[in-house]
Amino acid sequence: MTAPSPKLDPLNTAVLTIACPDRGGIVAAVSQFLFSHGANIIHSDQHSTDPAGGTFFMRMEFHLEGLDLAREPFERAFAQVVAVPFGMDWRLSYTAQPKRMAILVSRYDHCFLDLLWRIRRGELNVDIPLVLSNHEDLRRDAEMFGLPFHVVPVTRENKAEAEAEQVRLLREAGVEFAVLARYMQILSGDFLRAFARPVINIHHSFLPAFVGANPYRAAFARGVKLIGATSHYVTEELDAGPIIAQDVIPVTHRETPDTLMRLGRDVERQVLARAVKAHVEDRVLVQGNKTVVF
Ligand SMILES: Nc1nc2c(c(=O)[nH]1)N[C@@H](CN(C=O)c1ccc(C(=O)N[C@@H](CCC(=O)O)C(=O)O)cc1)CN2
Repeated sequence: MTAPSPKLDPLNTAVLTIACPDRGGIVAAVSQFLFSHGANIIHSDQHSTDPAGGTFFMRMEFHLEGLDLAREPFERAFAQVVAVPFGMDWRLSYTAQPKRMAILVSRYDHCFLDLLWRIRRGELNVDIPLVLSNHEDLRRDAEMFGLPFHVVPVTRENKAEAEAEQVRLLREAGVEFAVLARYMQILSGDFLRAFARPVINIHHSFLPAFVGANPYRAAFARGVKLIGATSHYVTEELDAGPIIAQDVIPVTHRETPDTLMRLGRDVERQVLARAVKAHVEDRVLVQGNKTVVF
């Protein structure tokens, strides 16, 4: 009669993500290394863009209970034994450390409140050190959830100074990534380079259709039979970053731009939440302007 395995804490896991030139033996080398150090693998996903010489992507989640090394020596050993020989770009994240996520908002509340509700329900393993906005409208909502709310007004004239203040607040708070929850200002390249961390946006159309600020009006004018939403990483080029999640819903000739906006709100919320969850769980790997989402 074997003793039952000790109850494993679902929060005591780590996620290893890897990208490297494809070749034989990668999965064997990684799993052998983890096994040899007492790690109990619970999820493993991999994708090769071209087994004949493309890029190999992998995501492995494992329990830490049986690990024979502390984190730093474990990571050093992995680098020496596996990562360097295989030329890996890799990252280890620990489920017990919630990612620090900032939310940027303007006046729309649906994506913002949806994220806060999901965090309250325990669906997203994040901490929110601050909310940034260019308007006062959502202050009470943020404070109802006990979140610091900073307003930095943005105009064409003060954009550089405003963005510098935004970056200062984000860096000071140790933010690891930011989410634009219908934040309606275009982030400059200077902002993105200074913040130098992932920014996730929700665009209210099924990209690449209808980029820009008013996609529902453009969709109405085009007479579309589907509207959608796209969540993507933000790049300097507007609405052109690597896509993380998308979805669509059917519409008919009876809709108006306003009813399209109302119908669109539900799909925007769901797509953004799906994208944020994938990012938080280290399921998204980026290659160029595309993603692999495990
Ligand atoms: N560098 C980027 N910044 C932003 C992106 C992006 O992809 N790259 N996405 C936008 C969100 N967005 C569409 O989804 C969007 C928001 C705002 C505008 C726009 O033209 N804004 C005007 C000001 C409008 C206002 O003051 O109400 C502007 O910035 O001049 C276009 C698209 C978020 N940022």
